[in-house]
Amino acid sequence: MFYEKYLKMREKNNSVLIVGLDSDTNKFNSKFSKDAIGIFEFNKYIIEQTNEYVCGYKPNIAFYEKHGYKGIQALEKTVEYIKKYTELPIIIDAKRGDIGNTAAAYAEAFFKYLKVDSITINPYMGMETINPYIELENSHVFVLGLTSNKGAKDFELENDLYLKVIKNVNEYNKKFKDKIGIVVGATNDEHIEKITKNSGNMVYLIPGIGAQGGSIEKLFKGLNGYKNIVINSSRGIIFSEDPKKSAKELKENLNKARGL
Ligand SMILES: O=c1ccn([C@@H]2O[C@H](COP(=O)(O)O)[C@@H](O)[C@H]2O)c(=O)[nH]1
Repeated sequence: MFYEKYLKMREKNNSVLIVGLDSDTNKFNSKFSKDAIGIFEFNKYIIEQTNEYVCGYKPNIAFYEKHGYKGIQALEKTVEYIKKYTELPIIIDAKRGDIGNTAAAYAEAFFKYLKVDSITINPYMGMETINPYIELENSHVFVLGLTSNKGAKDFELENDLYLKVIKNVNEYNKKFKDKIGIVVGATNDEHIEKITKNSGNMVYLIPGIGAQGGSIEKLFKGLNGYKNIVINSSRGIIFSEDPKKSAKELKENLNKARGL
């Protein structure tokens, strides 16, 4: 179960950092081939360098699907590797969202075949599209709440739509016992305090720190002591000169902000 695994690894590694395996071959240096084989070798290197500083990994499926079936094989091998050598939870950033039977097929792909711990989903088509995921055993989803991109203002912020989503999802989470979390963009820090008042104890998956310019200080001001968080950084770590040093530094900066 994602929630238990997350709590365990947050404690064990004393970290709320999650590294995004957005393994874009265009950004690889000459040590790694720009194909599916290179993706797995790159991920292995990043996992070896960073696993003691994180509470999980988040591969974004786009960077694997882009390479066709071989890319998916690289994702499978990455998932196997993380599971074999660590106890860290794996969230696939897939942003799925569809009617019941289609959602059920996606759910099987991620939780029965790939056997990951959580995936991201898009709630635009309504609450019933969430059911096929959370009805499965050992499943968990992060529902897009208030995203980190500029476009969040187009629909999500309009009439506080994001809050409506978060309130509904929180009711579901109570019924489905911690199988749901929400995505909350660090770049939208001015709305975070309001979110904490409507989200129960759901885990927040927080992207937007690092490459997207979100501020750790403003984020934690908004969080105002809220503890169930995982903070993602992808490009800022995996494509830095020294991923181990970057992960360690970010973990320590986040811990300072957590008051540890
Ligand atoms: O609101 C959202 C939801 C998801 N993402 C994803 O998170 C990472 C961010 O990568 P960085 O390199 O740290 O910017 C990426 O996979 C996005 O698709 C997001 O940024 N915002």
